[in-house]
Amino acid sequence: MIIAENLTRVYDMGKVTVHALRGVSLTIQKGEFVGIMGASGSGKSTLLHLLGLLDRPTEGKILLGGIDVRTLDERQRTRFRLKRLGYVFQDYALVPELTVEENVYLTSMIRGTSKEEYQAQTLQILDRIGLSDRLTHKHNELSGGQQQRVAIARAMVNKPEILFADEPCANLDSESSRNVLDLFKQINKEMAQTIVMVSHEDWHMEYFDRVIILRDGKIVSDGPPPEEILEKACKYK
Ligand SMILES: Nc1ncnc2c1ncn2[C@@H]1O[C@H](COP(=O)(O)OP(=O)(O)OP(=O)(O)O)[C@@H](O)[C@H]1O
Repeated sequence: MIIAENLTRVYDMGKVTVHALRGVSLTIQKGEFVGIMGASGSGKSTLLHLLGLLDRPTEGKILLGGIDVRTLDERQRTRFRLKRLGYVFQDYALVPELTVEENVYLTSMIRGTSKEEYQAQTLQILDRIGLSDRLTHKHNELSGGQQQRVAIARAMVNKPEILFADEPCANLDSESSRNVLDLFKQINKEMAQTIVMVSHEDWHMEYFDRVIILRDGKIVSDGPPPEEILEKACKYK
């Protein structure tokens, strides 16, 4: 599903050059729920943005669904993002003037789906995500956790091949975080949704199939969550 080879990302800041990624290679299979973790500044968001076609590497190669994304021009990249990828950000990024229902079907509308189809898809996904009783609410009438669930519904409405989430629980308390992570896990298991999520909270690891840890722009560990995290999770659940 995702193959990245020797990715580097250098930010040229005039007098200072920041090496945000220093040769990252990885493969992510369809249906995996992968956490990207590491200390602040280790390159997590930079890596997510490169894999999600929100930024371009300085060097290196990315294949998404078998396509070498270097061959895509800007228009094709935009279409690829819209049709095949989904995103959830820490600040929810809902359009404040729109209702829950409108926020979710906006993506299908932009994509050019017919009105009947996007309305049906919206209702289906909101029902699945447990928000069908909030259709006409605006963002300020929802809790942070509910807003993030709407953002997840919006990202899922086009059935993306890969769902990218950048610190989706950063603004949530631990109970709302758990609800949101449970939802990601449910989507991952029931719909075989490939999910790549950036997080810096150790306890989130219990949700991931695989944890990639970055340090100073390099992968220092890649594998299943550590046993002690899983044991603790069983104890407190
Ligand atoms: N647009 C940018 N311009 C210049 N430097 C940047 C830019 N974006 C990130 N960096 C730098 O690249 C490095 C990696 O940043 P990145 O945001 O990927 O880290 P992170 O692990 O996601 O951090 P955090 O957990 O704090 O969000 C940092 O040193 C950061 O200051």
